[in-house]
Amino acid sequence: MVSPMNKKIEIIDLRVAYAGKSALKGISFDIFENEILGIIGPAQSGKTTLLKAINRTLDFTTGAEVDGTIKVDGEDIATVKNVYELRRKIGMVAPLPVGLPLSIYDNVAFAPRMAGVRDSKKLDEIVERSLVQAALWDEVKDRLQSLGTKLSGGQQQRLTIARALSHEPEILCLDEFSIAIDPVTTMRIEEVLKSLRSQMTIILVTNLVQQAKRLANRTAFLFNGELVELDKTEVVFSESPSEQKTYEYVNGIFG
Ligand SMILES: Nc1ncnc2c1ncn2[C@@H]1O[C@H](COP(=O)(O)OP(=O)(O)OP(=O)(O)O)[C@@H](O)[C@H]1O
Repeated sequence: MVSPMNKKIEIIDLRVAYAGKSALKGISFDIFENEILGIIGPAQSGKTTLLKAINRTLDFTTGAEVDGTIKVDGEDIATVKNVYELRRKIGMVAPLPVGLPLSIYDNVAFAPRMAGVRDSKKLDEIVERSLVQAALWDEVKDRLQSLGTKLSGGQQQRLTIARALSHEPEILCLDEFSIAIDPVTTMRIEEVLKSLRSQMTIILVTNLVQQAKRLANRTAFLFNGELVELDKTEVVFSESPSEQKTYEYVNGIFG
């Protein structure tokens, strides 16, 4: 018997506007534990806004108004007692590497230290685990004290992923992670994501529709702030998805 999938995130009639201008127009769907959910859509369709709503970093955007409900593990994120704990549960990887001007080691140890981890053995373990998970350990293990910013672009992006993994997130959100890296590194990180799926829920925002096709269990197509279609990836990329617009977008007819 197939076991039912557990809902990790529930999004219910989510609306976001910036200074009165609508960016998400009432979208509803669930995200399940241990799936990779691909989110595709042309520029300005609301993909990044959705990620920012989920980890409540929209709180920092002046003029952003959020309506509707997002639940993580059944709890409404608008009323969680500890928003820092919510953000620790959710790792976020931005389009461009955002390393701190610190050593490789200190970049990865930054969040655990902020969370109060002081024991050096424990920190060593976290740094090694995170770098191994991000497929960077072998390349940097002999120079952990050198500056993170001296790494290549692809290595810096993997360092960003290691930082996101350092606080053992249950949800990993990636926003166009491969925008500034070469195809070989992109493939390498894609392998990393496949292996992480068994340990966490992954939300993959991507402009590369083929990347969603390669990695995602299900794919959501956002257009102009609306959820046009969400289905198993093989359906979204088939000859006959539910919506003609989906077919046109994934086949490059517009976008
Ligand atoms: N901080 C902001 N202030 C005002 N408007 C914003 C802000 N952030 C996003 N928007 C607007 O909200 C809409 C959705 O933007 P968003 O960045 O979520 O889309 P996206 O699908 O991630 O686009 P892209 O692929 O270009 O990153 C756009 O019209 C954008 O201009």
